[in-house]
Amino acid sequence: TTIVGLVFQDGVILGADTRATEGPIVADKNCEKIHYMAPNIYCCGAGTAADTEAVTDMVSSQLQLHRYATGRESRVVTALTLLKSHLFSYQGHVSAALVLGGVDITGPHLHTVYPHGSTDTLPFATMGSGSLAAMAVFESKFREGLTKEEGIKLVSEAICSGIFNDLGSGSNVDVCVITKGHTEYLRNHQLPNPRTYVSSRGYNFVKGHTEVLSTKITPLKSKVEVAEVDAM
Ligand SMILES: C#CCCCC(=O)N[C@@H](Cc1ccccc1)C(=O)N[C@@H](CC(C)C)B(O)O
Repeated sequence: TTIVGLVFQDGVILGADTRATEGPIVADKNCEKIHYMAPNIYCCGAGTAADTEAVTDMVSSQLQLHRYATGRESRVVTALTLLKSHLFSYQGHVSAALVLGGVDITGPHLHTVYPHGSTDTLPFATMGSGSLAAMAVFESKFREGLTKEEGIKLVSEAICSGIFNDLGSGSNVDVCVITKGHTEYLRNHQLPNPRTYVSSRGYNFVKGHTEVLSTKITPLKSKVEVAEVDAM
């Protein structure tokens, strides 16, 4: 997995590849790794698929109940605290490595959460087996105050770095743009690895595709000629 996040001038942008593996096997070529937590909060997950799915679903439900109780928008720090305390209590046995991002009344927030429950607050972050490939892109190209278009482009480039350089990552690019009052989930924002098909009639090269260097045509033997040869 390659999952990333960055803070840009209007909020937070998250990104993820779409490959799920089982050892050397690609178990899912187009899975979703950016999870809904709240209308203004999303979370990317790397590690054991079942664990990332279960822990984000659980905290998403807890945030919904908390919104009913308070009548207020969820805060990113609330999601962060619920996630880290759960993971810490399981001493790293829940293999969920997360990039949590969102915008609330206190502004934009981006965090990483590790399986053991430690967390970091950062302007840009990467996690998963492709995180080093992605971080190379951020360390060389990130700057504060990126526009939405620049941010989406940089997130896509970082995810593509993982897709093309890490075998644990592949297929497509999912992106999620979170701003104050508006969230855009761009499922399959980029499809850089389309499946190509050989037509059912086999290869069909266009005329002239292969240069003819020389031609040798030997005429068919006439019946008389064949009779003479047989008589020899
Ligand atoms: C679908 C399906 C089966 C998924 C199995 C499954 O969790 N694969 C894991 C790798 C792994 C981990 C622990 C045990 C075995 C295999 C995986 O692909 N993780 C990616 C993220 C998740 C959310 C898709 B990524 O971190 O590479």
